[in-house]
Amino acid sequence: MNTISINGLTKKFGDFTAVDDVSFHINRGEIFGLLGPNGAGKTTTLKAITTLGKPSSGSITAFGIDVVRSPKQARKMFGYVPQAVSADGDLTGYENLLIFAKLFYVNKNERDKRINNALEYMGLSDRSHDLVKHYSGGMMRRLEIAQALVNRPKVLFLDEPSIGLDPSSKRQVWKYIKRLNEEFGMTVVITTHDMLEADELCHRIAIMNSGKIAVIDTLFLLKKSIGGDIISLSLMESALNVSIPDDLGMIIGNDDNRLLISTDNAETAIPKIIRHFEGNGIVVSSVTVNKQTLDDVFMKYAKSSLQSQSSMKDIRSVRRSFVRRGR
Ligand SMILES: Nc1ncnc2c1ncn2[C@@H]1O[C@H](COP(=O)(O)OP(=O)(O)OP(=O)(O)O)[C@@H](O)[C@H]1O
Repeated sequence: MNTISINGLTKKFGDFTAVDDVSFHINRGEIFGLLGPNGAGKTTTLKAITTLGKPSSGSITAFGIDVVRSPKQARKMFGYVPQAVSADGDLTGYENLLIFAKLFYVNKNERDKRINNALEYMGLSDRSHDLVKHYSGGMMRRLEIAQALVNRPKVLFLDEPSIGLDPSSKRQVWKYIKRLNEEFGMTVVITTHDMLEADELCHRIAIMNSGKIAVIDTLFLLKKSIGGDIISLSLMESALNVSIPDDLGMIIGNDDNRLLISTDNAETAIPKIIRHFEGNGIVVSSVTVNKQTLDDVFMKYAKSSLQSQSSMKDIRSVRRSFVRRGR
């Protein structure tokens, strides 16, 4: 079932069209990723959906509510974690959440319970009365997610959830995001430049480019769309005249005793292919696999140098965090 439907969304800044007639939907209970190079229109799209930016045209509905016409009602269902650090370093974790609880008009009698639940859920209870400027980057990110949870949102939006974090803090943040989705069935929408993050978290992704959606699908089908996995086999005899059943894949090259097979899923195909050759008295001496990655998908659809953009953004984000934390 659709949680959010976006139809013909367009956002112009003066003469410039940042988001150009975009239509897609987000399913209930999925983790949906918006990917794309810098300036593709991801944040602008996210801001329009979360009522933080008014569309120039188009419609957005969430659980049947018109987001553009009834932003207050829509906001009650959403939690939003922005890209830049938003927590106040000179307040404690608890105090930061209290501000959010007040902003979201959480009933006075409910506030303490909701704040403590959110802090506990994000693994921050034991540091809740420490000043946030003493938190690590990963803790700060988890606090910001906790802030968004005070609202008990149906949909959680995260703009680049793990940017600037070290690999182990990233994995921790991912673990909490997955738990929210799996334990509460919370719908999660993220924007990211991190292909590993998208691969790890997302059920479906949309790749944006120049304000348009270049492609949208499940990770599995997107990887399949660019050609699937390639299995390379070395045989103990000539590979020139061998064949395999169609359901195991397609032979795309043979060279003396080396065979190249294209298949949807190498992990499940390899044992069957080996059994097939063994059954025909052909010995397989080695197997290597070249799996299609989300990077390959991104490069095909976004046609952009991901590496350089992502490192530039990391530098910007770390600099922002330092300024914000006053170190
Ligand atoms: N308030 C604004 N005024 C003018 N132009 C804007 C404004 N906000 C965004 N833009 C432009 O709209 C385009 C899309 O920006 P947006 O931030 O949505 O891209 P993005 O895909 O989120 O990029 P990034 O990955 O760098 O965050 C960019 O060219 C940006 O410069």
